[in-house]
Amino acid sequence: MLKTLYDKLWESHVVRADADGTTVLYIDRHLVHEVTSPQAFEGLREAHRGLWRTAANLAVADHNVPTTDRREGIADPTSRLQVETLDANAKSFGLTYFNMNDKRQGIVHVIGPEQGATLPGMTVVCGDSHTSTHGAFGCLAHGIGTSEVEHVLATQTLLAKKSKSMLVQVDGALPKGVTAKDIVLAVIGKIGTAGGTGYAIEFGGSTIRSLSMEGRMTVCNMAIEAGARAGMVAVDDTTIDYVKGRPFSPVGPQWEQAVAYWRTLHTDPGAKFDMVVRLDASQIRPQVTWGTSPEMVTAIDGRVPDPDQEKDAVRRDAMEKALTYMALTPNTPIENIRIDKVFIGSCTNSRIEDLREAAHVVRGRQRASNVKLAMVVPGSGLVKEQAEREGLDKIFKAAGFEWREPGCSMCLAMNADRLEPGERCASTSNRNFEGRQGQGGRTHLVSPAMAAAAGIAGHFVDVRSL
Ligand SMILES: CC(C)[C@H](C(=O)O)[C@@H](O)C(=O)O
Ligand code: SF4
Repeated sequence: MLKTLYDKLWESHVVRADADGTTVLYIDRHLVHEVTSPQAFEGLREAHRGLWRTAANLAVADHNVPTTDRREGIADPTSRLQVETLDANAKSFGLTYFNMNDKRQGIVHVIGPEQGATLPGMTVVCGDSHTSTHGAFGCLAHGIGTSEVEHVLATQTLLAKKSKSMLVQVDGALPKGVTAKDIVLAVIGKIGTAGGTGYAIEFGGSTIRSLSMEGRMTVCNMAIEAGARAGMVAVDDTTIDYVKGRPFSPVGPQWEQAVAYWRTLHTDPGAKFDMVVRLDASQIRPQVTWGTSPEMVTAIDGRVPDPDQEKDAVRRDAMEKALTYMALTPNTPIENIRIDKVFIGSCTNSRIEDLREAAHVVRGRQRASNVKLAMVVPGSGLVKEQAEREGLDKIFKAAGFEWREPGCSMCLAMNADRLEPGERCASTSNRNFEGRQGQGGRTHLVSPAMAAAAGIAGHFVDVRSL
């Protein structure tokens, strides 16, 4: 029988399946962060249970860590408690842990792949919705809740039901200045934030094949914003080249064996999906969200939509509400929207390629005077180090951009980095709902190049014209 990549990943991890489809799935890798793990460890302690397979876990503090000088520790008591609790749990349960001052620390979805802890063919889970990122490696990867975190810690398995399968096929050459972020925003603009509900999405087609691993991770990262639980990309040479030589990657004869298996991790030609969506890459332009959901998106040469033109009453109400919150007037050209802050970072866009793209735009230019703060937050200590080796930090600083320590930062404002009420931000993150980057803050999701360009111009600008 012809199989999709999703079928192959699923079937190879079934421990037991009941008639109603409820399945016990084996989990190969469990990533842990400070926000969703405390009650899980507490539950284990109360039940006097240990970890089923300690080496399958990798923990890191990312959401609550400061992005400024860490020598003083964490000032905010809530954040400090969260991180100290993970410090203590990692120690008492014996997990591999990158603490706040470890050079390998960073956003969980950046460090997993970077360390080779995420490998093709794995099931990867984490108490975090953006675990879909890891599907870029030909993995079955998705977020789980805190009670499931406890279940995985204790049993190395998860109760799950198989989703339907969707192929998002993107073909053609990407125009200059158009990136993986624009692809995924365009996909969400097309199918909506509920378009992927109930599906596991495989991204395929010549455009996806030509993306780097960084680009593929950006696309899979936002599969969850399209409503899908998981996103994935088939394994090819790009995947294998990326994982080779990473600290957790296999070596010697095991590497050869692994590669031979990984090469089978693609959808068989002719296998059927429950749904197929096609996009022509040559038609995608740099994207900017204008509303409070990632599907409220248009191209840089577009305008803020007019709710009066919307026939569907529910959609019209949502648009009106979003435009009020965003303080935007219908029909305003996107290029006329002025911004107060720039955030380049998050598990969507904080990898080396993202920083290179942003640095390329700001090189030799200056932050606009109306932009109060433009911050660059590398996804990990190792990304930061690499960027510094390439002199990217100097380019950013010379342009008036701040160069910070790694973490989630202003993606969700659990640390000190946030928008003040009414501030408007060009952000490379993945969520733009009300208050996401700080109470009353207004978020526009864009690619790293577009965020950098907005920081220079003071308003959104077509990066293709620079
Ligand atoms: C804190 C965590 C549970 C959350 C998630 O699951 O996605 C966060 O990472 C986010 O992006 O909102
Ligand atoms: S960077 Fe943002 S989206 Fe990613 S895990 Fe952190 S808070 Fe969630």
